[in-house]
Amino acid sequence: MTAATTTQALVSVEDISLSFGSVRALRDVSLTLRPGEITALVGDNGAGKSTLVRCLSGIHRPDSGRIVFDGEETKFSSPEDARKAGIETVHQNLALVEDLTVWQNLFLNRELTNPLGLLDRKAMKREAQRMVSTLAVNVPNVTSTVRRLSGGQRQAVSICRAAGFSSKLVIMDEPTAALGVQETERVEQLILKLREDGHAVLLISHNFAQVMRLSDQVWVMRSGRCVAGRRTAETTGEEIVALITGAKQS
Ligand SMILES: Nc1ncnc2c1ncn2[C@@H]1O[C@H](COP(=O)(O)OP(=O)(O)OP(=O)(O)O)[C@@H](O)[C@H]1O
Repeated sequence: MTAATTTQALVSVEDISLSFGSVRALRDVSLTLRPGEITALVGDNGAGKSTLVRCLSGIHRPDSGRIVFDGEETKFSSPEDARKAGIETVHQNLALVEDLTVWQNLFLNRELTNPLGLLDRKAMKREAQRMVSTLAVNVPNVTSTVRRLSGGQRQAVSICRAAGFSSKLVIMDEPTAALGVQETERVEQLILKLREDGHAVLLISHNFAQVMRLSDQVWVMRSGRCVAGRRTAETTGEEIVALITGAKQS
């Protein structure tokens, strides 16, 4: 089981296991993620993908094994800890506040204050504009409320939020599942931009064409195990499907 290159890993998951009562959601899972690469995580429903992501993002602690992030073993006890270390997650159910503006959402829970301790709205708006321009995000104005944005624009804001604030790993759980063709294309461009900017991206997707189009490596999960890893250029959609179902052993 390999998906090797010479670039040093940003994340090494080493033999982690996690059970919920009698359900063994993760069994001795090991994999690596590299900076400047898009890694796809694939597997059938219930294979353990979300549980693994929740371990990376500080929601769950594995029962055994360890996760090394940026050279240090993680001891996250909350998503806030993971975020501080540089791990951001873009959730499937777009975690934005509808009634707030784009800039308020970008700075939610990390508001900038001036030397007097007051909210520095000007600085936040300016910085939000910079973040949006850097990623070439297609939103009309950072002062628009999120309620007025399309699904694709909302996802773009979520990605922008995750890419900012010096994050090193951006985890995306089905980022285009709810989007139309054109919006999907735009969001895929953003994901490629994250790679270009040196982020490690972990992409959970049931869309094999998307996985083959975007990823540099693919890890396959089945029944709580990570059963195979492949460089995307050296595999096919058919092989990945066979590994997912178990028709092919790694
Ligand atoms: N909090 C929990 N409590 C109990 N069981 C859980 C919990 N979270 C996940 N599980 C179980 O762990 C297993 C792995 O689930 P997980 O959600 O990680 O799979 P998945 O690969 O993300 O699936 P999907 O593609 O459907 O999202 C499943 O059997 C699931 O029912």
